[in-house]
Amino acid sequence: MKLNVEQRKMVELEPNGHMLIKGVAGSGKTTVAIRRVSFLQMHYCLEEDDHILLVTFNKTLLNYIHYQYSKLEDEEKGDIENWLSGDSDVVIKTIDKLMYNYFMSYLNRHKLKLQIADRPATFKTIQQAIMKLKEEFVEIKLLSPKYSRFLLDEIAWIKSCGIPDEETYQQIDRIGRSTGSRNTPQKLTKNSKTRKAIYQLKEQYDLLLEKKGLVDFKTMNLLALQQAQEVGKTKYTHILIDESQDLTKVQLHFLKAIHADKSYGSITFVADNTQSIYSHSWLGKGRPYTTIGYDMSGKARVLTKNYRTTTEISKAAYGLIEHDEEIMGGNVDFVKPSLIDRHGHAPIYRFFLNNQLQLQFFTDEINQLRQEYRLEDICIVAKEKRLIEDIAMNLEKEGIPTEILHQNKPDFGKEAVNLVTMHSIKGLEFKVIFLAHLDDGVLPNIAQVDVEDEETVNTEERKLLYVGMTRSNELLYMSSVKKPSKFLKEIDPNQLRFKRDTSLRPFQRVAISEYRFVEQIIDVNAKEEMVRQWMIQQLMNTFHYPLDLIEVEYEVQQFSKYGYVDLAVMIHVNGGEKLPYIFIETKSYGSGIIDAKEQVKSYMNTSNHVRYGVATDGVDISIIDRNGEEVSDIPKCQPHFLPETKYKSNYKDFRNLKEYDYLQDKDDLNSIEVVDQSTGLIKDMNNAIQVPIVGNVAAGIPTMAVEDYRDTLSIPEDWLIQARDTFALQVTGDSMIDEGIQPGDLVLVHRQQTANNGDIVIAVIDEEATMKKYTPMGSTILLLPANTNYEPIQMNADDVLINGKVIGGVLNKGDM
Ligand SMILES: Nc1ncnc2c1ncn2[C@@H]1O[C@H](COP(=O)(O)OP(=O)(O)OP(=O)(O)O)[C@@H](O)[C@H]1O
Repeated sequence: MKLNVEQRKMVELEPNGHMLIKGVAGSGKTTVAIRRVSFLQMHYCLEEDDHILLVTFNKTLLNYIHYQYSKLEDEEKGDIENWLSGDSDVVIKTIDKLMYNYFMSYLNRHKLKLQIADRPATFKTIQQAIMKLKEEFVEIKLLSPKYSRFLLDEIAWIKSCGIPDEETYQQIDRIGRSTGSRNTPQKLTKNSKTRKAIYQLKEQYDLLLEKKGLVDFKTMNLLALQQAQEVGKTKYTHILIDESQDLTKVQLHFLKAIHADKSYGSITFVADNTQSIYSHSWLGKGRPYTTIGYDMSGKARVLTKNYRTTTEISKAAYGLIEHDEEIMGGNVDFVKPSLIDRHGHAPIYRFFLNNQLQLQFFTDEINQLRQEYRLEDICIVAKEKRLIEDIAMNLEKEGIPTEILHQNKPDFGKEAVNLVTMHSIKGLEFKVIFLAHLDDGVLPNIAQVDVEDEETVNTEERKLLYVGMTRSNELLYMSSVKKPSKFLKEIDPNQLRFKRDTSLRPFQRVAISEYRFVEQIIDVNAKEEMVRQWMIQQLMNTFHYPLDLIEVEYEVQQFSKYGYVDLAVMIHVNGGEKLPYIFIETKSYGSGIIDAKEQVKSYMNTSNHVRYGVATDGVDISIIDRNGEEVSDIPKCQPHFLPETKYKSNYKDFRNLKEYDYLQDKDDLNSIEVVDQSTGLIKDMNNAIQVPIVGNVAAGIPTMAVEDYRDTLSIPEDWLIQARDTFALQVTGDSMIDEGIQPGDLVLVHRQQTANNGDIVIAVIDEEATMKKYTPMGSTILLLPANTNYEPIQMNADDVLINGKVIGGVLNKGDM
């Protein structure tokens, strides 16, 4: 893989304090960071104590980096191999692991024995703390065990931001807690008794934990920071922070504290705020770098090309971002993506009425995909762990091996379908991604709304879906069960497909005001009408059938009974007769298609013309051909399905013996299209000549100057010898029918007095013109008809006047 110019520049930039690499998903930020580690190691580790640190946010990503680079070609590996194996001055760690080590040193230094509290212990302790403070803050309703989750989260936030005292907490802008919506207990107004109560609760809770020999995770972070600030153990000359938008303020300060301040040292932030999915993150919320002590003016570099996903997937994913007010409102540093010209299948969206159907879909689809992809190229992603565990269990039952990518050493290379949560897939990529359970209630998760402001939850969860979508290299499936996530509505349905290898878009409700054929529909409010109207819209917009070719309640006769097909697509056969081509049976949404399939088959049997049958309930679809075989798509409308708007004749060029289709628009006979019959190529008509139609063959061509003829024939210039001397005559007799020249045809005649053997000529005998083949025989001339009913005419050469040579003819003009 060759880095692009921008990427290479970033890799090889002379280190100069701090810098920011920002870019869209898949633009190579992590790739650049890894290569930059090698560059810095080679050129800017000058002293014994120079070390480089590459920090990642989660462990899956860390292991993924190892896996990706184990796959590199030998010459690409270079020294990356060395530092990945831990055998150098480069340390590559997750932020948690790194801080945990400092926390342990802190405990040693202070001879303390503290353990990290698990979730049940934190809940129990917060409830005890609430009880202790309740009397002091009777009027604060928030101080109740039922808001434990909310309170714990607020305390965690206070610690994540490193807020040192109550006074600071009273003053601080609380992003994400501004509106106090639906289930949020109340607004956390500045300088309020509520904030006072919360802060005191935090102190009480920490005290109680300490008494139990415990600290929570965020206190562990604070102690690690303290250790880093107080004891200058190992310092890193260069620090590169991947996904830095997800780090808390305390984590960022910690990294600052372990950064060695050397003239050739550097700290590189790698970030994409559109992928900020943690509510306690600091920079991801749009806060400036100056809040952590870095001025980024002139220090930011941007990567805009998404190398990972196809244009089709990228476009659908950006649709989500465009609905994010926080990002679009300019509060968040957003990089506008540019698309690379790599195309593939549009994302597929499926809706399922129950979980079982979704599981069945995964099994069927993966079994199909197995023919093209290795199982390890496929990854199923869902918001929650329990959901991926359920899917994994089911796939195993169906004989498909799975690997849940846990934080602990996931095995990326195993011949198995990967499963991972949405948060953990950050930074990873797979050829095929299934985003499962994009359900209302799961994404966004309503339960979370009581700890966060609703808009904050929305924006975070929308980004989560964005992150998930941008993980796919080639194929992206999205599915929901029972009720779709509201975010799916933000994706333009034209960017999605109903299933693989089809142009059909997923079901969408059509507004009743846009219903078609209302005068023929008995009940516009009937449930099944929704599906029929969606199908009509699809036939018109996606498959390009004009409304004229669509019929509802198409009557068919089955023995003595009549049946009515919900939808029939008609086509004009050979431009003429209108016959049914596709029959469609629509059922009410989600009601199943078994009956509809049978029905459509039996209707198809009533007509020899129908080629395709479709049965759909908007959730499932079956498309069959005449033989009852399933096909993947509805055929698109073809030009020859439409009524004929042109007269079609044959043009025979007698000089070159070539034949052409000669098409005249019925409304404008001089609007001509000419197609070479041997090559199928359309002839350029830019230099067409208007040849006058001067009369009929019996009259011959006038010897006088010809002017102002009303009717003309458009003829390409290169078919003529000389435009000035060319005329068209209508054929009157049938003496040349064996040459394909019929009465009524038009022949093109070049005015000349001589002819060669075999030429078809207009010869004048006794002032009457006739069209024959010219054959000179000594002093006589034989004029040969091309019709066995007529005798050749033998004349003295002197008695025959050649009027002109037939150079071509517009033949079989039919009903002109
Ligand atoms: N110049 C390039 N040419 C071809 N492929 C590239 C190039 N740069 C990066 N890629 C590929 O694009 C994909 C995304 O790269 P990478 O994971 O580094 O992006 P990222 O910006 O860190 O993405 P994200 O923020 O979404 O995790 C990888 O498969 C990588 O190999």
